[in-house]
Amino acid sequence: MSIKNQSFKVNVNTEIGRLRKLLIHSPDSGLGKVVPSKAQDWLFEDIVHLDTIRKDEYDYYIKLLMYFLDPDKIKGKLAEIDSETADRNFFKPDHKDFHNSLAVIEIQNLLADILEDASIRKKLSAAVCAIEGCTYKRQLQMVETEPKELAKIFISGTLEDDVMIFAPIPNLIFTRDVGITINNHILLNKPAKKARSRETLLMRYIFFNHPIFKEYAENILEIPDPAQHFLRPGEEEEQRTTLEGGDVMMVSPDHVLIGCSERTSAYGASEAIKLLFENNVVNKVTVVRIPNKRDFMHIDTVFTQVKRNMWVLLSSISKTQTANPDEPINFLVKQDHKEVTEIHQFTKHKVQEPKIFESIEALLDDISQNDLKSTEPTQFIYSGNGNFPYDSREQWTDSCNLLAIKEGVVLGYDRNDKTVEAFKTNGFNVIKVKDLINGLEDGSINTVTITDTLVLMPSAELSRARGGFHCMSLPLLRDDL
Ligand SMILES: NC(=O)NCCC[C@H](N)C(=O)O
Repeated sequence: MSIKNQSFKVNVNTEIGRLRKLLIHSPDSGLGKVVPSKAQDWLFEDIVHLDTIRKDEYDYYIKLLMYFLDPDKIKGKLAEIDSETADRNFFKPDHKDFHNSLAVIEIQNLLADILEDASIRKKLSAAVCAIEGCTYKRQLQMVETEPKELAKIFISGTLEDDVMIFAPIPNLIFTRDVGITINNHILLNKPAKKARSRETLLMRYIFFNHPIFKEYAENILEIPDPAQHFLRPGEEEEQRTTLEGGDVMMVSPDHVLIGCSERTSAYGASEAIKLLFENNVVNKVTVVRIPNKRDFMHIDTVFTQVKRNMWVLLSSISKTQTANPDEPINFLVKQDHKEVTEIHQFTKHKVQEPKIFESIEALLDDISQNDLKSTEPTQFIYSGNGNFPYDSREQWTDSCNLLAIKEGVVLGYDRNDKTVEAFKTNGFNVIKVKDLINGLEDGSINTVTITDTLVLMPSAELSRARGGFHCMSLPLLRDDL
């Protein structure tokens, strides 16, 4: 079964409203092809063990999403889904027993659906072959390939007989980065890294051609290169117009945050602001410039939202945490502006007078209190409980990159011990995903009543790919808060 003639609602207006639909991509065989010499070019920090990342890690994510977003597919069937005879078929996008959920939506299957149209197969084969430098003969073979198989080839770079014809796109598991839902619009990314450009191409075809997005064709926003782009000197990242989804956060119905980071340039942020204002998508955009380094990559690697009055963040991006002013070194070495956090808030009718926030906490507090009308004081949970060196160690393994499945129920990696302690100190329950799933199956835990919970997800392999569950989700529909 494929998702062909459906159309549905797309709307996300906060980071924490109950999640109803999202795009995901399960680890495909391309992840098992990352080699050490290419790992860094392909933006992985290490090679991963495919079987473990699937069976012992990502499958739990799918099961948990299913209980919350599409329970009929899983409740009462867990033993059967997990049985040896089922052979994980529920989790394999190309298998007839695949879950095929319309709430937990697999990108590979959307791609297979659009490839049934011969003209799309032709255009996309030509485009992929152009960016990957394939031969013309290979291009003609692709056009003749069966759609499900072709979707796998486009993603994994591998033919049916396990022969590689181009590089995989292992980062497609981080669906957040390819596009972002902002109210009822979808903003497509413009990736900074070459390793992610095929993802963008495939997603552009899906958003513009798949029937589920048919009613939103006018609401899909693409960032153009301004005319000056072609005249700017050099090819440095800063001079380019780039934007990746991990740098965009829909924090309240009228307010979007955009990070300026290793991946999103100031030009990218500026073009995105113009698009959002011109199309009346929101009236307020805040640009958060974070230090430009690999560890930080996107703003969602240094902070995410947990509840309307609670955020998890890395203390070193806070201006209030600057070095001791009595230190002689402060007079001897001046901080590069690229190394500090800067916050400018633009409103539609006053772009020329941005409001400045002195610290990330001041901005997040303003969102909690003024945008989201929290009646409780704003709470901050710091990575590694704010203590060196655990703060940076745990940020590196995505302690700040949490996905809220509903307000106050967040998914994070099980390896960030000090951050987990900080959640407990702030009154949160902490539960391993296996225990939560068993509780949801036997009815002792309920998705409606569960509150203030950090769900610990197994992470030994996933964390080597350099992203957490916020990165591994592209929400399409959330309830209003
Ligand atoms: N939003 C995110 O921070 N996504 C994580 C992306 C990780 C991926 N390996 C990358 O470097 O692009």
